[in-house]
Amino acid sequence: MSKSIINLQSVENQQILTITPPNTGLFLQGTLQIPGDKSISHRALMLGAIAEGETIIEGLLLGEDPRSTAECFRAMGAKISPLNSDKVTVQGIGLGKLEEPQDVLNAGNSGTTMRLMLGLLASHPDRLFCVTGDASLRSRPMSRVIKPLQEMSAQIWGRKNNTLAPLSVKGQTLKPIHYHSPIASAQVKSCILLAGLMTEGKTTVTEPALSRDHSERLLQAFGATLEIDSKTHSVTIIGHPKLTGQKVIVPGDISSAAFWLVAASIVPGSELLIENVGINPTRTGILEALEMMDADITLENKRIVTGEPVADLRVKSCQLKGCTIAGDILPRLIDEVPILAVAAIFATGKTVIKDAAELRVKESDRLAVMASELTKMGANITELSDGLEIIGGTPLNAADVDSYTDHRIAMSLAIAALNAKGKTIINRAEAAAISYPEFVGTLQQVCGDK
Ligand SMILES: O=C(O)C1=C[C@@H](OP(=O)(O)O)[C@@H](O)[C@H](O)C1
Ligand SMILES: C=C(OP(=O)(O)O)C(=O)O
Repeated sequence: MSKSIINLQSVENQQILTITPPNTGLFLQGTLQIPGDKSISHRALMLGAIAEGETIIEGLLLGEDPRSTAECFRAMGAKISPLNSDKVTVQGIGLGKLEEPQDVLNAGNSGTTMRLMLGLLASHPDRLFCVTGDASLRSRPMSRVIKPLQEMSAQIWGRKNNTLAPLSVKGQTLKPIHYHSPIASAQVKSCILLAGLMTEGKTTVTEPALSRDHSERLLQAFGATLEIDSKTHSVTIIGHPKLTGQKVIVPGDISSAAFWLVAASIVPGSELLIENVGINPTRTGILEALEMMDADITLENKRIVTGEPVADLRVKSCQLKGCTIAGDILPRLIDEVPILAVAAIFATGKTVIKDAAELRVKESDRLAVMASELTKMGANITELSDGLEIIGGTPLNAADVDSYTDHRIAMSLAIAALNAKGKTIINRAEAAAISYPEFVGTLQQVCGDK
């Protein structure tokens, strides 16, 4: 009887994922679907909640993070159908009509939920909101959104001198600003644009480089008027639009596809077809980086689905080569840095990832954690103050590693384990469900281990 390659074991509230590639070698093959885009899922739920009429969302990500968003907006009066099928309906309550919740709003592990929601809460006069999250989220910086909101006259209090959740927000009538953000962050940009919805006049955000533009696309689809200056990376929203419920079809998340793009590239003899992947240019840094590394990826069946470009991605294994990833590409592949580090281990030569200090304030310090866990597996990886340096070509050995409760770390380590000798143990693998509940099932499918 052949031994299984992938095993998932529950111990108390934690899951331990073990991966043991067979001595005879392993290859990945097949056609697969990936879950809905997390960023678009959050935004569709939020805009659906504050629009008038019904919003129908197809392909919604049924991960833990969008569940946190849905729970928060239900607590403020929106009627959202159960998140148990990928078609979800939202009965909007109308702009400015979020109700004061009876209890603390819990954003769970989701930075996007907390930061975007703050823009809406701060601009709802005469209500008090308390917002918290899990231990990871309570350690992530909130001043990046609190400061601009305070410039708009928002009243927000938080721990550590108004920088950390739990937060209290006393909703106010806000005044419009032009905010020059020091970081290229879609969460900062979107928070301010959402605050601008309820603010008389023009609210503008300028960012140093372009971050993902899903908010801009969906706000316009729901009826808001935006002025976009792509030369200066500035977006202006005009206050008090009429937002109307829409049908939103959410494409597959390229950040989830990234695990398979790298897995099939580095495991010899592999070929995968990943269907229905969102290829919004503000998200395709991963494709550009893998192209620089000589990956064999083709885009098939390109199309537009509710205002977002989509394609099927075919990827075949090949020898990758090292490269430098730095500058304006970073915001366009920010969540893919952990899996790119795995790709670099199997590339020839040196890969340098720079300008990625933001990784230190994600669900974990992703630079420190990837360096420590991949070092345990024998990788030649050095942590830089704002990135990673990886010398490829060192064979990996199995090790006992930890996700640090970070979904992207759990999944990146699982892909590294496919090319490691022996049995890799990934602790706290349940984190994957934040953005990719079906990850282990799909891993078994493409490895022929089901
Ligand atoms: O706006 C969004 O949906 C997101 C923006 C990014 O964060 P930053 O805005 O902090 O860069 C990204 O890391 C996160 O996974 C989702
Ligand atoms: C950083 C992430 O998400 P968030 O900021 O919403 O927690 C992520 O999904 O990698």
